[in-house]
Amino acid sequence: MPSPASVFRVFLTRWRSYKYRFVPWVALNVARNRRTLRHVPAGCCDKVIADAEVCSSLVPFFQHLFTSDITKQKELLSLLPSSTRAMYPAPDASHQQQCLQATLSANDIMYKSLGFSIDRQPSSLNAAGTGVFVSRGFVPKGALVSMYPGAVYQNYEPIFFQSIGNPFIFRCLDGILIDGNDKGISKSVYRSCSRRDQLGPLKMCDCTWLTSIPHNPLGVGQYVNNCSNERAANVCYQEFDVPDSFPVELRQYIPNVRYAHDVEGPLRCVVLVALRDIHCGEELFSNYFTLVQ
Ligand SMILES: C[S@@+](CC[C@H](N)C(=O)[O-])C[C@H]1O[C@@H](n2cnc3c(N)ncnc32)[C@H](O)[C@@H]1O
Repeated sequence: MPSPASVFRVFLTRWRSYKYRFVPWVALNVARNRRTLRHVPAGCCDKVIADAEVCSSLVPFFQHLFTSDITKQKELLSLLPSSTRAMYPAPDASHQQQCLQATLSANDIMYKSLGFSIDRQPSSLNAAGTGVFVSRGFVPKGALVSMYPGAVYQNYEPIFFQSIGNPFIFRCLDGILIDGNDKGISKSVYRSCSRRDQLGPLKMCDCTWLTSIPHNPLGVGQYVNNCSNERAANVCYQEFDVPDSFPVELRQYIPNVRYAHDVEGPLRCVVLVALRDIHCGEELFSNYFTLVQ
């Protein structure tokens, strides 16, 4: 019969090994969803697709968003090197072209560019609030399907007040936290950090995920619900550090900002990747439980 002290030690070791994605939810529900636990070997980077693939999905899609908004990007374009300007149509394109662009919503552009679009709708699960659905097209296995927006905190930065009653705090495998709450103090913090980092017309992140019509429609990953024993995960989270080479004019579509301005190194993002083909009308389910062994 093991002693209470050894039982406690085992419990403590296992608890510390949880790289819990959403703290309050995991604490309450881990026992009920034991079969859905995701096991990751210690030190493993837990990536389903390579960072280069993430970039090669994001960059052309963001270029489409940028091109469709080219008349509003005139001032920014004028500051860019001529080699970058040459990649986009002139802002004074014909009236006909501008009218065509104005009628396409960001979701239409997503559908044209990626072959699917996603939307927030009431979840198909009882009492699970809002969820994210494939609203048009088809998501092939391995495709980048969404992004987890929010302010990025290093594990030593203060997040106590933002975290009270907040189910949107995502924990990366290395302890970095992303606050994807679009309300209250979290919203104010995000807006204030984004204004701090803006250089004239050059925006370093997207703020519109805080509204009901995001400019980058991928930025709704914080609303993806957890899988269960009955509903298997069809997407998974993956950390992505934005490389220095990422085009500066496209940073305005990244739905993440650093909480502290003086943190060195690349900006942390989290993307959601399809684990299987996902069809139109299906709800996205991720796995909030990751056990690092
Ligand atoms: C990151 S949020 C997801 C968005 C949430 N559905 C909403 O409408 O705000 C996490 C919260 O969603 C709810 N949730 C997520 N998965 C669920 C599930 N499988 N069943 C019931 N509620 C769920 C829980 O309230 C959890 O704290």
